[in-house]
Amino acid sequence: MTHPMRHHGQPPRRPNIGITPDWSEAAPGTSFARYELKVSYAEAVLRAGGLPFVLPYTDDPTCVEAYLDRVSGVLITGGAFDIPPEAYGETAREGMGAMKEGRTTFETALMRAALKRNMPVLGICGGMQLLNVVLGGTLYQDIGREMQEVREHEQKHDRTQPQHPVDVRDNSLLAEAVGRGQLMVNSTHHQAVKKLGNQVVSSAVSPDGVVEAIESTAHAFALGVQWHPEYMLNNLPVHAGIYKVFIHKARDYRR
Ligand SMILES: N[C@@H](CCC(=O)NCCCC(=O)O)C(=O)O
Repeated sequence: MTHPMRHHGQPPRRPNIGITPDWSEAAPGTSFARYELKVSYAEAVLRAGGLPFVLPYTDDPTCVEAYLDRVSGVLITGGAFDIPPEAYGETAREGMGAMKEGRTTFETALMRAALKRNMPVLGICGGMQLLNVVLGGTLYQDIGREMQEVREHEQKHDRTQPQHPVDVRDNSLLAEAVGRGQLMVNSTHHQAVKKLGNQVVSSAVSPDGVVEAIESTAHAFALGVQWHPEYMLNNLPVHAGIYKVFIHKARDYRR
């Protein structure tokens, strides 16, 4: 249920937010591939004051631009897949997972075009990893094999509950959104940021050294978080701040 905005007089304008869906191939015996979007993403945008629009994939650059002419922010969602390592100059090593190359191709084009417009971009989980790659960074293809003494980052318990703390960097966009200090987050990933992209800074790190949030210093709002704040809005409402700042920046983008 979308909570009505509490306001006096005219409610704040809801900026249009483009959201990338996941994609699933046709189930055996059927002919129909599917787009899928977890309700949590759309609900988080609505509760933060935005207007969510799902963006079907396209390989036509004019359609990507037409999408961006109609939104004021882009939410790149996560999913159970990995970015092709060739996108960051590597070849697949043991531990690399399944890929969804059509999705990554579309999300890469959309993100690049949005960043070129300095439009607000929020990347969630795999979307954060894509933001780092698009900005010239790399990934650990499997943190269990490639990082020392890394903890469990694919939690087995309910994803609406946290898994581990992160330390939020002072004077960061993330600190503006959720406050300074330590934050408990959920965790559903086996990859992580390795080399930060160009003009990208880490804005949160877990105790075992995994980069848990990044932001671009070259854009008005380009933030990525490795966790899923939208899953925890009811249990840990502090996470709503991430979507609220995103929507605020999107509202400012198209004044
Ligand atoms: N390549 C990434 C994918 C991380 C991610 O987006 N996980 C989400 C899991 C499914 C979901 O809840 O949407 C990795 O590091 O695993």
